[in-house]
Amino acid sequence: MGDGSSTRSNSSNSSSEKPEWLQQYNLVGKIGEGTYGLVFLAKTKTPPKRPIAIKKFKQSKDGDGVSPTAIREIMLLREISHENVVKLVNVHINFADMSLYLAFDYAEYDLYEIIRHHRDKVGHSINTYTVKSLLWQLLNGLNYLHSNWIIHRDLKPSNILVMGDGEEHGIVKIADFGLARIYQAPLKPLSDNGVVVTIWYRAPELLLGSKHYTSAVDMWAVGCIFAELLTLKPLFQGAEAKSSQNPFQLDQLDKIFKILGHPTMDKWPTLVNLPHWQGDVQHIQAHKYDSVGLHNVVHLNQKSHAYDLLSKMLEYDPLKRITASQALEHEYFRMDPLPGRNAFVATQPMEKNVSYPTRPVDTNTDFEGTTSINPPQAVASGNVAGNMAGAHGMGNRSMPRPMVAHNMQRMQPQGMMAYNFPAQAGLNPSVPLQQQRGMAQPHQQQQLRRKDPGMGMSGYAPPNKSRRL
Ligand SMILES: Nc1ncnc2c1ncn2[C@@H]1O[C@H](COP(=O)(O)OP(=O)(O)OP(=O)(O)O)[C@@H](O)[C@H]1O
Repeated sequence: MGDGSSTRSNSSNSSSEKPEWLQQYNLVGKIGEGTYGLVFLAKTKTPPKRPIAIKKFKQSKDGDGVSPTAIREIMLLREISHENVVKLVNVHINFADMSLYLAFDYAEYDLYEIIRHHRDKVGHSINTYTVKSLLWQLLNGLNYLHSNWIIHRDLKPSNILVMGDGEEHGIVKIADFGLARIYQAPLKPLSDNGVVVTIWYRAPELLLGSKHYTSAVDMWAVGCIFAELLTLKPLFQGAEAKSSQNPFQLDQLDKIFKILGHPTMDKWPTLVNLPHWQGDVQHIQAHKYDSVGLHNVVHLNQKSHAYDLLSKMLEYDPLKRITASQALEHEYFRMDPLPGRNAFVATQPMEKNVSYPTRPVDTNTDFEGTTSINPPQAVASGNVAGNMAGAHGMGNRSMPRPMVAHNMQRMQPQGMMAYNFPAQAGLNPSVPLQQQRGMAQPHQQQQLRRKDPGMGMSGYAPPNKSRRL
């Protein structure tokens, strides 16, 4: 670990053998399952034994595996370096079965769990300082990605990680950036693992059939996440249509229009060019929606800075939607409480600090996802069962996420104290965040653009085959 180099397995390796590259880790267990594979917690064997999240991508059913283009792009992702973007520390491609392992710095929390904890356990909203700090850092990381011509395309609460105890406590890390393009997500899950791809954070232009991704799709998702941080409920909770290859997500659009009102040519002149706007006259064009009003749903005063920022993120016309860089300059972030580097530690005496539960670890699953690596162990605390019950109730993160409660264990907090993260160009806690921006290094942007023009936004449309919108 540490050299960040990718490794190639011997072609003689069978898919069931543990690749040599993985032998530098002690596997702790499975921490999650997404659309494209499993996520494991491991620790480096050599001191300082730091935690690593290893994401194993499943082989697709049609066997198209990892293409050379995907591999090239993953290599580029290794060059991404920003405090608010999770660090990809290693890549392993097992050429025997074209399975892919990506090793990332481990983050103890994510927004999905933080929101769920407040909703189900804490019983009160997330304090303003924490919401503002989480949002500011999310925008800061996104601004960096966008200035490096990377569009995330699958932003949602479970992809927004927050660091646990240690030097980076309370720092937001955007995860899964760039992977959406490689795997055509959120359009084409690679296997039937029972996990549903969420459409709740999907921008209206995509729902209406736009083939072009711009960074504005990420800003729509940030707006949805901001609203969810405020209310603890997903803002537009549509039911996904799955019947055909390219389903028209009418229910999701319906949920959006009911809150924001019917989009008009006035507000969004290029609307008429979108395929589903043209194609579905009956439901989309002709139906007239009376807007409930966003302010009523998120319980914000229409004159507040928070409302102003949120409504600019949820602007229908992608060309008018606020950018990450503009959002960082918004008045909302200049008003007390100012955002901070540690989103969990409130500076105001009135704001309560909340302890969030650490990630449950399924110690009964190995890298293959099936074999027992440890004898099943008793649940350490009642919290775990409670936590898992909540997980089942909610389904997979954004939707169903099955895990077996009796095999789940929690990392001990003292274990987490031992983490020794490498120094990064970080924020100075004593300097207001607004003065610490500009971490997107121009020379690095140039490098990325030079190396792969495909990273440019214009070339950032997903491949055309087998897309599901
Ligand atoms: N670097 C990391 N550190 C800690 N946990 C992580 C890390 N990366 C991902 N996770 C967690 O692993 C779980 C599964 O992640 P994954 O990205 O595979 O799925 P997802 O985002 O929930 O869904 P989808 O696959 O549809 O995007 C999530 O709980 C996520 O927060």
